[in-house]
Amino acid sequence: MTTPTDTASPSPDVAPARAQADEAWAAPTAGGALDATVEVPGSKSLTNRYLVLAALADGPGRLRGALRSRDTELMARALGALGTQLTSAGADGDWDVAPAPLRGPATIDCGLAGTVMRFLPAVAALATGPIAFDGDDGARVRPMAPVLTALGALGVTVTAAGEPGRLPFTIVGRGRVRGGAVDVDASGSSQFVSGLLLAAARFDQGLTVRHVGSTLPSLPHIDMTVQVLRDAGVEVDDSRPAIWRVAPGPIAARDVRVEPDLSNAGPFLAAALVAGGTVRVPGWPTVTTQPGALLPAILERMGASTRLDGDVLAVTGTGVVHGIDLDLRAAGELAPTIAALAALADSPTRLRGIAHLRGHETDRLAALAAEISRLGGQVEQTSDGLVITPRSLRAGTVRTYQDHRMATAGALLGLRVPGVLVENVATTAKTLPDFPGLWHGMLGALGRP
Ligand SMILES: O=C(O)C1=C[C@@H](OP(=O)(O)O)[C@@H](O)[C@H](O)C1
Ligand SMILES: C=C(OP(=O)(O)O)C(=O)O
Repeated sequence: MTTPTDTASPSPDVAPARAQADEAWAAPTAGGALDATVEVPGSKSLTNRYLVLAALADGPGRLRGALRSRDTELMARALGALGTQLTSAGADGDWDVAPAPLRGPATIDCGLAGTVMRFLPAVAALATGPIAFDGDDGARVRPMAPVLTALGALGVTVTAAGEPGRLPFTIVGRGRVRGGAVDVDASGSSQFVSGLLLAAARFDQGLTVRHVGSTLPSLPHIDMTVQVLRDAGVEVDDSRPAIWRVAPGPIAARDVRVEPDLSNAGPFLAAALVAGGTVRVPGWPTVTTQPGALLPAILERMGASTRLDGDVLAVTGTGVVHGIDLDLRAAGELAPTIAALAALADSPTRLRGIAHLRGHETDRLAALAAEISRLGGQVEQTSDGLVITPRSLRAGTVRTYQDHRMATAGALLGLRVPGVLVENVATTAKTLPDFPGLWHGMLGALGRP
């Protein structure tokens, strides 16, 4: 069956998941060692890159096994509002994408999705007409200025509708962007670089982006951008550190299969350390740019043994978790999972290199410190991370701040600590369509309310 993506009216898929006190989810404790296989849906980061490239491509393309979650539905809806035709096909999350001339006027709801708010301004600049961007309340405080300043320097008209350098704003597209070269401070988010590179092949002169900030987070995500561009026939030179050159030229239409989301696999794999036993994730790629590829090595340092059998990653734990001293600069989106594990460990943990998490879905350093402390843990915020000293934890409600990874971190704590409630677990729909179902499925008969 093929159904057109409805771009006209908001659907429950893209509405923010609202917190209500009576909705708190009772995180199940694990009543024994796990023995589970968890099918993790497609990667958010790859799905949203492939969608953007498909909309800018030289013909119709297909995404197979795409993630269908709030962030990716928002991306699809936004591209649809700009004129791209998206149809969903089959039961496997496939999307057929037919590019069309990009045009405004249009309104783009970014929700809380960094990939939508940072990847689409450069695409909007290639459209004709005014494109108004806005998002959730929480999105209005996420950093945007480096992308908007860079576009301004390239001659694109950006009009602030609120505080400059934040959502909401309007891009007045002229149907083309000159391109050339631009400096960007991406110390707040790698997405500032990715968002410029993804559209750059369609700029008249292509684009050279030079990162000028003190630190560069999430380099694997920039490598992912470079890789998907190259896979689509775009010439990218990344031979100099922190400089990327995208040559002007066509973006090839493709039929691609999306890898499972390895970062979303994190809480499930980590559950094996907390509860003991084995959790397997099929579809684990041997070669990938996803930062979640770092998980097996990290989990081993924290006490797991891991094994890749074909494409099935198996993580086995004993229930004993060790603390770790870890620079997570390359993979900040793993931090909530690692922090939850750390709170259950037998020795202290120091997480470094993740100051930019203060601009994620919420200030994740503050949120993790507050919520682990609320359960009786000891967490100190540092200038670029957290120091977590394990303490005996008690029942309580984990607040989630509209942050999907705070909710999955709460679930992980609840595996060990009886009486943990997770506020607004529905917020996990940002990147996982049915987190509670998958979690209960993993536990099976071992899950105790
Ligand atoms: O490009 C991407 O798909 C992402 C880049 C990273 O952003 P930051 O560099 O802001 O951490 C990551 O945390 C986010 O979940 C997804
Ligand atoms: C930081 C994240 O998301 P976003 O793409 O909205 O930045 C995340 O998923 O951890």
